[in-house]
Amino acid sequence: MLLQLIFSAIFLYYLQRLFFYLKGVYRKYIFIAKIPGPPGKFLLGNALDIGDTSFSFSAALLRWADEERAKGHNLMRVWVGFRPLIIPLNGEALKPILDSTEELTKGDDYDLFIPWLGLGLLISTNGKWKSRRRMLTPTFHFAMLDGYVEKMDKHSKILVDILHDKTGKELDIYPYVKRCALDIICDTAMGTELDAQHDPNDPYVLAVGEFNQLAREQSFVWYNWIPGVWRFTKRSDEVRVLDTMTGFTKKVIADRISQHQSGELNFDGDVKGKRKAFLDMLIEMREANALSDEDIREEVDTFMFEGHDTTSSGIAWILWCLATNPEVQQKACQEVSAVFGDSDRSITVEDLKGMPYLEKVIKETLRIFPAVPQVQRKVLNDFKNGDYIIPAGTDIMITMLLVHHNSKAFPDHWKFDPERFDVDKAASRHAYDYVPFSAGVRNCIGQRFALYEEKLVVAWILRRFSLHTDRPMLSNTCGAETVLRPLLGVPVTLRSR
Ligand code: HEM
Repeated sequence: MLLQLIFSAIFLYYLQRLFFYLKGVYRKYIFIAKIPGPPGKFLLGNALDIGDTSFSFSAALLRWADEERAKGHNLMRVWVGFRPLIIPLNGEALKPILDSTEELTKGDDYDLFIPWLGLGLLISTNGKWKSRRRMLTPTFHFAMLDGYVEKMDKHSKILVDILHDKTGKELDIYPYVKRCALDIICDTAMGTELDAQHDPNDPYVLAVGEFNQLAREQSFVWYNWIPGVWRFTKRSDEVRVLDTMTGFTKKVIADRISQHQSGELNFDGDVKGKRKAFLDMLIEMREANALSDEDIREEVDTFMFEGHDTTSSGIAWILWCLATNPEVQQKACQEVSAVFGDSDRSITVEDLKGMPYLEKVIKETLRIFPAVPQVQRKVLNDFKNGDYIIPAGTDIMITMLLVHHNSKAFPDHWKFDPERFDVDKAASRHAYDYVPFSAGVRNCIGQRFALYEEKLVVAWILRRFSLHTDRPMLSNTCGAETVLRPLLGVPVTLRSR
């Protein structure tokens, strides 16, 4: 009898939990069903149209966004199986989301990066994020950028010297740019010369490439979503790659700390001709007990990750747009020649504050092909957006790729037209119609660094080479992964100037 009572109580308890769970699901479904979006299939939602590559995913999203905007909608809903994604389609719908500081947190997809980046600036939330952001903002101050630019210049010169032997035949320039960006971030973030450009088989360089490949498989290959599959098939590779990456940064940090302690490195007034790296500032914060060794590791790895994949995708797309738009390339090249002539001198911060046409080329590239194509937020409390309620627990996918292809803000939106960024034209758009670096409190802390790096590397390439291809710009379709990937890479022929 007692046993019967216990079983009945347990049964009722679970029945009640199931009831509340289903009630929550039903409530969520009712709100989401009101949000417009492409019709889905039973159980699968829109998964079949999305396909299993980032390229089919991006193509489907772009098509649906055009259809929904044509019906006058600002917000769209897509079902990936049982998982609804809510997607703002223009600046007006995006603004309340990016400006919110209370109702939203980072989405579930960031969890993929926690084993590598820990709860560093990109992933942390609330109080931890606020204090870290305050602490790290000065590391991107103008005075620091001067030192970073010297390092960018050094590694860009190496890039153009390497490319000098590759002229006259088609090559995919993307991997070269990527290794240059990796050398730049390693030197600026950690004060360490990785020299990936001369040693592409360095274990750290290979591990970064392998991690990106694993992240792609985990996100886009559907059977990896089945609980347990990843753990049994790929987890050991992931652990090996993570060990290589974090092992490398831990060693660099430990060496640098001991150099600080022994007095070998002393940056008061830039002694010994050395420039402070990002890591040196973190070590100074450690000395003031503001950061632990693991805190430093998280932030260094966050900057290593955020600071090279993004800029290399950005530069790759700029080079592609220049090669496929020769008249734009010629104008940019004339501007660069007017600044540097035939000299081989270094590029300085002062130079980077100029070259306004090249800047517009960079902005237009980041519009058509945003290097970070999407970010994610999770709704903590029901969130009103226009006429709709986005229920608590739902993921919002902020897709720069879609927002930037809104023909109301950018007529003829697939046309490459740097003049769109003339000051008077930009002023007539909604401020959030163009958000390559996101906006609001959680915008990109490294955006000035990124724009300097992109301008500097591209200026060096234009000083030395012209870029050619017979293919049209849009033959290279884009895949929205962690960064925006060109299907064909960047296949161009370089000719020496
Ligand atoms: C073209 C290059 C870049 C683009 C397009 C870009 C874009 C973005 C975007 C869209 C975000 C918001 C992420 C989110 O909300 O989840 C972000 C955040 C961030 N970016 Fe960048 N980024 C670039 C380069 C860089 C560089 C060079 C660095 C560092 C050196 C950097 C460091 C960061 C960090 C640490 C965050 C997190 C900021 C926070 O949450 O407070 N980024 N970036």
